[in-house]
Amino acid sequence: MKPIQIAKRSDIQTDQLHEVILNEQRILLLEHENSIKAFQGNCPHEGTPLIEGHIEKGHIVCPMHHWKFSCQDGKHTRKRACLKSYPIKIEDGNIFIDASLFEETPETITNKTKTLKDLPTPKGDFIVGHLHQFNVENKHRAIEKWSEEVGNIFRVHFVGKPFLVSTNPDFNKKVLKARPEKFRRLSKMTDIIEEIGVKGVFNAEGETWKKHRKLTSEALNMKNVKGFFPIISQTTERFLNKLKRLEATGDPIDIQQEMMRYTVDITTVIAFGYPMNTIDHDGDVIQEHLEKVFPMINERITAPIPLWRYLKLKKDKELDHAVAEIEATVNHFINEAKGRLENNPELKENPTNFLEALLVEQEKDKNFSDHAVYSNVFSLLMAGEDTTSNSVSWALYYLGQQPEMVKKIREEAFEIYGDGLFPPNNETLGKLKYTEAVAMEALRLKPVAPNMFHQANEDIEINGIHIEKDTSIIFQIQVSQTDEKYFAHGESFVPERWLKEGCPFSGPHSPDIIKVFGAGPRFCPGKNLAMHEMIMALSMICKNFDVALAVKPEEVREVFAFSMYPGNLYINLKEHSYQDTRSSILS
Ligand code: HEM
Ligand code: FES
Repeated sequence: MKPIQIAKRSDIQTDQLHEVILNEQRILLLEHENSIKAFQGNCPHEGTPLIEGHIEKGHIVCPMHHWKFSCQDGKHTRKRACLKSYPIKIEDGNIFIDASLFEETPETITNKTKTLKDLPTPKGDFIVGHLHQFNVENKHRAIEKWSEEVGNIFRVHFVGKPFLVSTNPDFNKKVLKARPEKFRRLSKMTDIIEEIGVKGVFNAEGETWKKHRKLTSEALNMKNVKGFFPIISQTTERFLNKLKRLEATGDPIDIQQEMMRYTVDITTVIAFGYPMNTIDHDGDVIQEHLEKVFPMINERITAPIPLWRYLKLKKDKELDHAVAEIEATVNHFINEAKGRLENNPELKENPTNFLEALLVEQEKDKNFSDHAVYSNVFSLLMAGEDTTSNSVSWALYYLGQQPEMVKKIREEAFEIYGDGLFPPNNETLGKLKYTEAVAMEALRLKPVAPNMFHQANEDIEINGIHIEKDTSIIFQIQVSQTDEKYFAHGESFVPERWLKEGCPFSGPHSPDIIKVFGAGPRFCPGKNLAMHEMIMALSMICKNFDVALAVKPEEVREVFAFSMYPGNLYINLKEHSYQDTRSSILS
């Protein structure tokens, strides 16, 4: 244990916050009633860094929302404080803090720069390194295990190829925010996606990415997402009818598959203006092709040798076939949309879907190829489908074990939109705070994109680690999102922690740690849409049905296939009588 000096006592004035930066971390010092305290953290409410708080009656008050840390009884207080408090000691007029309390070791705090080679490494095989432990379906949990063994920033190698691995939220945030200049997505990953014929917003870099990103973000901005409500509503109604039909069979429901149909139907309307209606059609639907893509990308990312380039196995041929089918479908819609724009030039002023917007852009910018149009539509379909459906499925995994939570969602639905079968408009969606809290809690515990793959564009130092150009980086976000240090009872599903009132915990709550949608300039542009879909689906399902797991909880497993889904999740639905809810609310 090594104390490090952080300030001179004379620098601190009574009842004023004094800021010191230590190893790029902000520490706030406060002298109050003759004792000095050191704090660190973000506002628990919005994750706003606490920089300009002031003191009011002995409490630190957040400038944004007047949050009174450590106050237990004021009107705006909650029981918990998000700030970590550090013991300090004062000697000879200098203030010292215990270095071991920081995530980094005392060595890094004292600014000794490390290189990749200096980082600890978990036990591995001399030749293959850590590859055999990096099981295709369990990559995120392998990282968790290594992290428990050697700490939150370390190195591994896969048959000689080194990777820097981090579960450290501060490090991860800095990498995410330093894109696109300092870091890019891992080139091996972007090449693998390009190899299947796609170069769109997710795997483009530099200027090309900027152009694609602008179009994608505009297509998915809040104003447009609100405009998508009729699409979401019609799809929700068809989905409800489908669930009723499935319920009537009495068979357990493969809810992850059904949710995928829901999100595909919504995303295809947004992407190219046509409802694929996979909800009502079985058989050779686009969803079956889409779902072949992610698992194969996942497999290929860490394959030591690109075997598929020399010898196509059955699974490689299936992938080629799936991609060809998706391409044919998307190209069909591209041709249709081109025809529409030609016949109705006024559409060019107000394109009605993402594809039309891309084609309008193409007319303005001759460098914007047909291939770029196709790639971006493909990327949107891929990015918008699995992620959202898996997140809702995970929420249902928890709800299927907690009937009282289903009841709470139903009661909230009743209160906010009465007899309706599902939320009738955007405003209503915004009021379903408990349902939103359930969605957030599922995203926290089961982030469907738990691993992110990056690469340094240039030599750079982060948190005392010198990262050389081209260093490959993997980080895992599930470890910190479930860590007791950031979330009280971090492993438990407690939606109430997201509500202003009713949180049972007095421990930490740090929303800023949540990176399920990424962060920085490449932050998921589909977040608003995803949240709308999640709240809509969860509210509709719980309003109309009782939900119960049809398998034991431990039989449901996390399967990482680029996105992480609940394997073997089956649920039973039982249609709920409205009369029951009404009388239970009235009683
Ligand atoms: C719960 C659902 C979703 C989750 C958890 C999720 C998560 C993510 C994550 C982690 C990234 C990488 C972010 C980064 O690198 O910082 C991402 C990127 C992206 N997402 Fe989402 N996503 C979801 C839904 C959607 C939807 C519905 C759409 C669109 C229909 C979408 C479109 C995209 C696109 C286009 C990118 C690439 C952005 C870029 O590289 O600039 N996502 N998403
Ligand atoms: S930003 Fe301080 S309480 Fe919300």
